[in-house]
Order: sequence, then C-alpha cells, then structure tokens
Amino acid sequence: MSAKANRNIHLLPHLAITIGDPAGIGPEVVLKALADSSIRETCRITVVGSRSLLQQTYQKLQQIFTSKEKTLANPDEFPILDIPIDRAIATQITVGTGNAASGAMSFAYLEEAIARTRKGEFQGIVTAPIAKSCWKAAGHHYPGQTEVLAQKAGVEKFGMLFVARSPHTSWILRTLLATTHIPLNQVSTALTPELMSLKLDLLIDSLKKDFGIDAPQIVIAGLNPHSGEQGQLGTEERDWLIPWLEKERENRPQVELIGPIPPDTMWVKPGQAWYGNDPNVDAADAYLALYHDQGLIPVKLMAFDRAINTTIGLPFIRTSPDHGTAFDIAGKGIANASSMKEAIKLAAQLTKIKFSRNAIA
Ligand SMILES: NC(=O)C1=CN([C@@H]2O[C@H](COP(=O)(O)OP(=O)(O)OC[C@H]3O[C@@H](n4cnc5c(N)ncnc54)[C@H](O)[C@@H]3O)[C@@H](O)[C@H]2O)C=CC1
Ligand SMILES: NCC(=O)COP(=O)(O)O
Repeated sequence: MSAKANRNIHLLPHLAITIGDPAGIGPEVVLKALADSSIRETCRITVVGSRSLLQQTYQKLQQIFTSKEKTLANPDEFPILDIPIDRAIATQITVGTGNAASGAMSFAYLEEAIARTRKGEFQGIVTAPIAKSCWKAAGHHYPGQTEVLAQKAGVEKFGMLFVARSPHTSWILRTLLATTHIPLNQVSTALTPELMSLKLDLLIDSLKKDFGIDAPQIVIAGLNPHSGEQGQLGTEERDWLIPWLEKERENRPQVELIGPIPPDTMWVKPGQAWYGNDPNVDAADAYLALYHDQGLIPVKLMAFDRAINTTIGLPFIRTSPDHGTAFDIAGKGIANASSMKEAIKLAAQLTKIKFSRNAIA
C-alpha cells in the first residue's frame, strides 16, 4: 500500500471478517482473500477468530504452495480480534470434520463480531461459512447466520439477497429468497401475501438505497410447475399469488412487477444476460424466488465462484460468500477464494454508500 493510501486508511470502512467453522475452508479463503492487495485497499479489516487456528492454517497451507507468488496472507500481518481457543476444545477440532467444538467456535466468532459492530467498532461484517448442523450440536438452534444477525441486531424484517456480477457481460444478477432454511414441505404454508409484501418492501428499498435503482423491474416466481397451469398443477398462484401481485401493482406504480413466471423458464433471460448470448435480452433488476433451491440452483449454476449472500434489513452491512464449509476439501489448499473476495468488496462498497447516505440525511 502506498504512503498516501496508508495515511487515508482511517477513512476506509472498517469490516470484521469472521473465519467461520474452523474445520471448514473459512480460514483458508480468508487468508487467500487477504493476500490480494487490491482487497485491502478497499477497506480496513479485522479478522475475528482464533489466532492460533489461523496460524496453524497458514503454516499447513504454506507447505502445500510452492509458488513464489503470495497466495496466503500471514496472520502476523493483519489485525486479529483473537477469540482464544482452550486446549480441550482445540484437541477436538479436526480440519475436514465439523463437530460441536467447531460449531461452538464459529458461533463465538459471529457473536463477537456482531457485539462489536453494534458498539460501532465495525461498519460491516463479512462472514465465512459455518455449518448449521455443528451449531446445533453445540446447542445453538438457529437456521443460519442470517437469523443470528437479525435477532442480535433486534430486527424482525430481513432478507437473504444474492448478488453476482457476470464476468462475461458485467450484468448483475440479484436474487432474493422469500423463504430460506425450511423444509420443502413447509414452503407453501410459509408463503403468504404478508410475507411476500415484506420481502418486496425490503427488496425495493435495497435496490434503491444500495444499488441506486429507483424504478426497478422485478420478476416474481410462481410456485408450481407452469405457475399452476390455471389451477391444474397447483392452486397457490390462482388462490393468492396472482391476486396479491395485482394489488401490489396498484400500490407500487413506480415498480414493474412481472409474474408469476413459471419457475423453470424464469431463469432463461438471466442466463442470456449473464452469458451474453442475446445482447437484446431485457433481464430484470431483481428476481424474487419463493424458496431456497428455486433461487439458488440458478445462482450457483451461473455464479458459484463469485456470488455474494447479503442480509438486507440490518442496521449494518453483512455479506458472505455463497458457498458453505466444504469439509470435503478443507486443509487441501484448493478452496477458491473468489466468492470471499467479492463478499469483501461488496461489503466495502455498500458500507461506503450507507455512510455517505447517513452523512447527507
Ligand atoms: N454462509 C454459510 O455459512 C453457508 C453455510 N453452508 C453450510 O456448509 C455446509 C456444507 O454445505 P454444502 O451443501 O456441502 O455446500 P458447500 O458449498 O460447502 O460445498 C458444495 C460443494 O462445493 C465445493 N466447494 C464449496 N466451496 C468451494 C470453494 N470455495 N472452492 C472450491 N470448491 C468449493 C465443495 O467442495 C463441495 O463439493 C452445510 O453445513 C451448510 O449448512 C452452506 C452454504 C452457506
Ligand atoms: N444457502 C445459503 C446459506 O446457507 C446462508 O446461510 P447464512 O448466511 O444464514 O448462514
């Protein structure tokens, strides 16, 4: 970093980066992301995790990489908010196998990052992945990090928005999930006009404030094959989704609401906009998927190496890579850190926007 950049470092947003489950690829993708000097020029970073675990990861992976290129940041060269790990817990952590001990540590990192952010120490949090099953084993009964963030921030209305910029066309895919971590057989009951209006509010607000889109075009998915085929293949669309959309169109004249679109064909235009094989395609500003896999299969198919999960509705910025703990490849040095890098860049960008907005207000 140049001397001038160094002098201005206190003007940059200060982000906490949690290392996630210590048995997964979280520590590795954090060290890889921080080795990229362009990342560290966009924000100030404090890593929240156990120093000893980061040092172990660094030393182990250094032996794998023979290239002279700097692949990993050295934990001695960036600030760490150390959550010490006691000896008994440390002996239970095995890279590649998540368990109650690794779940307890990843929960402690997140809790600390949230508490410090609420006190104003950080403006945003980037979370490396945790395993929900390991949290459960450790006695923490949350469906995911999103719900912990919302609860501890005292927020009831929040949403899981995935953002990815195409490397082919620079088009941005934005996908909000109306429901998230619930069993498939509960989706239909969980979806209500009230829930949909709440998610639409959050989405429209984020498009305006975070992405500068005042009059967005938003596509809403159907639930059933062919959006129910007029009740023949499912009745949710006919019974409430279409009437709800009609009412929303009346209430929100500044927004173009398209749908319900049959869930299979809904992703054709985003695919064309992403890969650039139809330059005239009119893809939308955002897509509202009704359940987890309806939204995340296309996101991960197009953008697994770069999509970002961001929680909207919080009083601070939160982003995360789109992937999980990947226990199957942890410790091997082969984890791709691109999604983590994108998550840090987006958090820095959104934090700057949020704070300049607050300064104007
Ligand atoms: N934000 C978070 O904290 C998230 C956590 N998870 C958690 O992760 C755990 C494992 O979930 P899975 O469904 O197996 O998804 P996963 O994303 O961990 O792994 C799926 C596949 O992708 C590969 N993969 C994942 N990230 C990669 C990377 N950066 N570079 C190269 N290959 C990569 C893995 O090796 C595996 O073959 C679960 O406990 C789940 O709850 C899953 C998604 C997000
Ligand atoms: N599939 C997305 C996911 O698991 C994200 O969960 P979290 O950010 O709430 O931990």
